[in-house]
Amino acid sequence: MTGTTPPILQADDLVRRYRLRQGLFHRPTMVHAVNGLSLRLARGETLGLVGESGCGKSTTGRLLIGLDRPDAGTVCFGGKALPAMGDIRWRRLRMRIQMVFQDPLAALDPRLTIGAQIAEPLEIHRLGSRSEREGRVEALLADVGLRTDHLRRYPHELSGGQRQRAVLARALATDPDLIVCDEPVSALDVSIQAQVINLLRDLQARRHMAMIFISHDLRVVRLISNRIAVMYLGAIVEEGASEAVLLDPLHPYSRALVSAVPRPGRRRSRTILQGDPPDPAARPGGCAFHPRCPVALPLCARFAPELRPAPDGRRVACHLIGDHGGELNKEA
Ligand SMILES: Nc1ncnc2c1ncn2[C@@H]1O[C@H](COP(=O)(O)OP(=O)(O)OP(=O)(O)O)[C@@H](O)[C@H]1O
Repeated sequence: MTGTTPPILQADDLVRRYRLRQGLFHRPTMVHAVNGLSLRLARGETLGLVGESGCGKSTTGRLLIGLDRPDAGTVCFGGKALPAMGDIRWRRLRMRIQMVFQDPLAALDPRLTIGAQIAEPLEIHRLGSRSEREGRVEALLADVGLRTDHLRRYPHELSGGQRQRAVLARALATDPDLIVCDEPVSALDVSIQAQVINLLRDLQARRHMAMIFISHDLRVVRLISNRIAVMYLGAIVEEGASEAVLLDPLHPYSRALVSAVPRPGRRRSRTILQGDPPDPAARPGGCAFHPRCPVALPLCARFAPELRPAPDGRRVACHLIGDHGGELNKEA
């Protein structure tokens, strides 16, 4: 991201907690789904959001587009605070921000044809005349690699990959500036995943959209992201250019995640994380990762590290990574 261009999306110190009641006779507990998260996204940039299940990726996605409200912190889109959902200004903004979810079948209406569903956002926002809308729907269909005869089909008549292409066409109908994709290919066959990722990358570049790409799969995120943010228990622990984060991760958690990805022809020792998987309802004090960290120091249990500048323009939240390139003990 260039320093001078204002970000299309900016989030500062986002916090989202949920009250969770686990039984009639239990006190409700607080789930800290997002805990002090800040990020910037430039126009035309793709940021991959990765981390284990439950670390707050989807909650972050919903906060960033206004589908959920933070308990604290702010989200600005195009330099202006994101209005509350239901507000007339939010409805207008929805033209410029779209979200694509994991399950295309759930996202599509089983009673409407694919053509009617792609045309829907154009009708809601009254874009173009009837014939212009028809032309636009056909162009969108071609953009996502579907045929004209798909227009008259119903969602159940399409394969999983074709349905996700139809969802994408609908999301692109209003020419959004930002698209948030939450595990968009996780439900698809591996062979289809690569096709849909290539399509997304191509569309994103041609339309110069900004994109947040949420996934637990680093191999998929790598194919599409300019930058990667690694989340642990509701916060970003490392963020930087994709290649830097994936080839030389600095945070001990990123190192463990990256080491778990099998790489053909490359021998790399795998870091096995100790301790229990993270529980957002029982967040440890100090650095949230310290109970599982192979290089934790006594201070890590007492003080939470801030996300600070690190080598290669990265930001890392670890006491062992210094401001001026101090590095983690690689022997660990
Ligand atoms: N509406 C909700 N009510 C209560 N708890 C919630 C709600 N939404 C999310 N959570 C909790 O917040 C935490 C973060 O959830 P979130 O879905 O954002 O994580 P995630 O990283 O996207 O996980 P996954 O990859 O499994 O989807 C989890 O513990 C989840 O159970």
